[in-house]
Amino acid sequence: MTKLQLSNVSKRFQAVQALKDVSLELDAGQMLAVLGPSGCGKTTLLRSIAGFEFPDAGAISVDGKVFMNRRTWVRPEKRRVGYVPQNGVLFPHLTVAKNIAFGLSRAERKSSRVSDMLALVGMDGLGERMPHELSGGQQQRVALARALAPAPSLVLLDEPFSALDAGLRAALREEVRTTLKAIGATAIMVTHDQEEALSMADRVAVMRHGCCVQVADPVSLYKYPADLGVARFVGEATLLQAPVANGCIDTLFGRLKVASGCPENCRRATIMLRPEQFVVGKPQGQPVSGRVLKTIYHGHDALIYLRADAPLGTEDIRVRVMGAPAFAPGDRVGIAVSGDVMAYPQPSPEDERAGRQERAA
Ligand SMILES: Nc1ncnc2c1ncn2[C@@H]1O[C@H](COP(=O)(O)OP(=O)(O)OP(=O)(O)O)[C@@H](O)[C@H]1O
Repeated sequence: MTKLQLSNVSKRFQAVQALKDVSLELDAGQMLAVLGPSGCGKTTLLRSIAGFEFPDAGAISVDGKVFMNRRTWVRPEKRRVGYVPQNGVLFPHLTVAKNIAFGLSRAERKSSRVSDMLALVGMDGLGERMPHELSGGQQQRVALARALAPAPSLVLLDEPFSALDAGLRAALREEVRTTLKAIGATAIMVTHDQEEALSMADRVAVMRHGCCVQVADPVSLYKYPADLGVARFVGEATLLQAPVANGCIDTLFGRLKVASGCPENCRRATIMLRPEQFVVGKPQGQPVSGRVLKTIYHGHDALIYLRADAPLGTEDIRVRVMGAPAFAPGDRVGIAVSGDVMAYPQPSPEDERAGRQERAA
């Protein structure tokens, strides 16, 4: 069932077009991550859904109930939307329990709701603490509990983990995801961290200059980005220039098939390869040979930077391998490619000029 529907929502602040014709749909119980660079309109989108911003145009409805359109405007407090602003922000003069009880009716305060919420976010017994007596992660959990306490129909989280260190961030991500799934909440989370978006969400919306440029499940978004900007934003990408003919490109790696949906024929195309698509081994018998420039170890995997001996019409190649890299800088290796590749027509100089003018506007 469609939970949230946005149609052509636009919002301008003086000269800045913060949202431009944003359309989105989200099913009940799903989590949508809104991903994009700073200033692309993520918070404005969330605030528009919560009712803290008044869009200039478009329509927003939840569970089929119109929140806003040309004729209707539902006040924020009537929307039953739980909002966790950036960095949580608790009321500093209230205990944890009173923070959580803040938006509840008198009857709800007398019920077990507050202690249920404390248990839900793993903070049993800490209701009488003051916010300054909590760690950053605990404060975020209380902010989440406060947003969930009135049983909202939709939960909005604005960069909920941005103030936390890497370890706590990873742990809390998992806890929040589990908590939201446990109560079947529909949620939207703003982030500018692609790993966070891909690992937590059922669907990801990528925004750029106020526009929603792609909405997809994490796997499709990573494998089949709508354009080169999205490709580079959601992960490492190696690019080559090559013509596409009959759905294939001929490269030093051999004949590669372009993914479905890409142009079958295109004289000037940019080909995008993910680090997982390269296979590195001994130089013998491989279509392309090269030299290891450097390796970056991430614990669970590693990135190897390679330079091919023959010019490939590309920058240095980045290859992802599981665990520690078996190669060191200076080693000679063979490089092959597996799987379909994405091909994007290169914009003509006129297209690029038009794009620049549109962004400036
Ligand atoms: N109240 C406001 N008045 C004027 N301009 C605003 C206002 N709120 C947002 N903007 C502008 O609208 C654009 C989108 O802002 P928004 O906060 O939605 O971006 P964001 O993607 O959430 O950024 P960040 O990741 O840095 O939080 C920015 O250019 C911002 O400066």
